[in-house]
Amino acid sequence: MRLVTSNEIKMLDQRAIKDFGINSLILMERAGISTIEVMWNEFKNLEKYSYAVFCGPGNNGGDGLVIARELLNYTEAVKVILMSEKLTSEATTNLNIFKSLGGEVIKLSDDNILEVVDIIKSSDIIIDAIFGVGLSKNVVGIYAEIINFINLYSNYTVSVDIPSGISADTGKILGTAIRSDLTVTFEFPKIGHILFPGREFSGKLKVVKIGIPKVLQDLNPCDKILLTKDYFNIPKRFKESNKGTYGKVVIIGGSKDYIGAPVLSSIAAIRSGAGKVLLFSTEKSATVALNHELGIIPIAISKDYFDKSHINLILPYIDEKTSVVIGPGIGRNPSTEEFIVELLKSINSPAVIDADAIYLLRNHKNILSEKKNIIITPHPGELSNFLELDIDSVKYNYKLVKETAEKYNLLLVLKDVTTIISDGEKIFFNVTGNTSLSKGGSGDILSGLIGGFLAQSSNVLESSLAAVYILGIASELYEYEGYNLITEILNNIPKVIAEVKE
Ligand SMILES: NC(=O)C1=CN([C@@H]2O[C@H](COP(=O)(O)OP(=O)(O)OC[C@H]3O[C@@H](n4cnc5c(N)ncnc54)[C@H](O)[C@@H]3O)[C@@H](O)[C@H]2O)[C@@H](O)CC1
Ligand SMILES: Nc1ncnc2c1ncn2[C@@H]1O[C@H](COP(=O)(O)OP(=O)(O)O)[C@@H](O)[C@H]1O
Ligand SMILES: [K+]
Repeated sequence: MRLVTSNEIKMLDQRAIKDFGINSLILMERAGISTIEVMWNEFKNLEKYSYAVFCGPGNNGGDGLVIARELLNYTEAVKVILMSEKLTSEATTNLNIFKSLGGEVIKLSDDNILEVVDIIKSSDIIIDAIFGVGLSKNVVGIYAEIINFINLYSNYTVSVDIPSGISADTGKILGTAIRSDLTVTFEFPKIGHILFPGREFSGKLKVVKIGIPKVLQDLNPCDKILLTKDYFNIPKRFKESNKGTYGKVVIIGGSKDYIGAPVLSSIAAIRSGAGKVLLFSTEKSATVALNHELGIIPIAISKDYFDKSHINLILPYIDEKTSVVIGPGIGRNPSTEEFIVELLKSINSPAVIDADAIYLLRNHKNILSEKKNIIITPHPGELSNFLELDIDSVKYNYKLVKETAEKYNLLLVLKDVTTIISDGEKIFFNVTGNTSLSKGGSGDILSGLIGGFLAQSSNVLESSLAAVYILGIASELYEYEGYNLITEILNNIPKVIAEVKE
């Protein structure tokens, strides 16, 4: 599903109005009525509850007034709290209708704020129509006070379009923001619903159509996408086939201190359906690998770290079709930097660069740029180090992910709770997964899974999308969130693949 920024949705709204004469009152009507429909589906008997509808100065407030008017058809227990003297003309029209129906309007001021707090406490449902995608600066003053009181005392909060105070473009809190139970957004989810903290503040998210013509949507270039299984294919299985049909993965990792990481990657590669998995690692890792899965072919180095002398050992096993995963547990020994640089220069195969291999390549970005089919899979700390930027300017920075992918000719996977993936053209946002992945080893599984799909398809984008999405669902299948062994997530992968293939 497409994701939009505030400018993109405003442009679509404006063109619907200007190019097709769809009056903005019509859009507002649909926004309000669709919100009521979602509420009806959630709560059923809307007549049973009392409501306080907080309306801000823009068209988000106008949506709130449509909602308030429609609620009068269920109950008289509806109060509108007007937060601004100034309203848009569409909001004024709807305010007048509400008033003419006998609706109760309270104008918020410094003098009646305590009365309004009592209304918040005594209402069953608060409708947050304070700010939508038009929020342009930090929320301060009486707006901030009311938002904080709603967060303190509301029994249940429904946000119209986006929780007020959340930036639609970044998901960040502008001063303060509403913590919603339910958010009803129009036409497309906004970036702010998908990135934290906005993702959490939105509560349950529902997307409804309000009639933006499809021709307009198609005209608009769409580069931001919420990842679903529609965006990738799992490599096929053929009746008449053998291990050669499903490709070869070469995993290079492990060092004195990290034994398990490359083993997890290797097992994940086998779980992805790959035909053959070779593991180049230390002797300890090789032994551990065989203790866990006899199908892995380990080739051990006799040292604690990789160095240049190992290149000739590995090269004969790699051709242009081999999928190479470099980095899980490889460590930061200076000799390893030279090894990775030389190895990359000598091969033409698709490669996944993970963990400390990303660190060691930070001064060799030109090598990555010159190669085709390179995937790097940093978490925010690793990307911050790679780009020499502080972590706050890297985290959830989807523009930076796209720019970096384009600049260095990479497929970049920025791992986080919302993972961001870009090939330099499109930006995918993944929201599968939970805290069962917040433990050592999940990143290693991811790189092995990507490598495994890559061996079967050589499509860097689809392999990465599939792996990120599937690993997330595999964590969600675990019954006791967070108390899993990391190997239990590995064991869930086949079930998820089967479900995704359906
Ligand atoms: N015709 C349209 O464009 C449609 C708009 N719709 C609704 O309208 C919303 C967008 O409406 P608007 O563009 O009017 O914007 P908003 O209603 O989101 O808010 C903008 C208003 O808030 C003020 N403002 C912004 N930041 C502020 C701050 N920190 N403190 C105090 N005041 C602040 C602005 O000056 C402006 O008056 C959408 O989110 C959606 O809910 C829907 O009705 C669908 C159609
Ligand atoms: N709370 C969470 N929700 C969703 N995904 C998560 C969560 N915590 C971690 N992950 C995922 O787990 C993986 C962790 O990778 P990484 O930090 O490299 O782990 P490791 O150090 O174990 O290799 C990433 O794919 C990340 O997106
Ligand atoms: K809102």
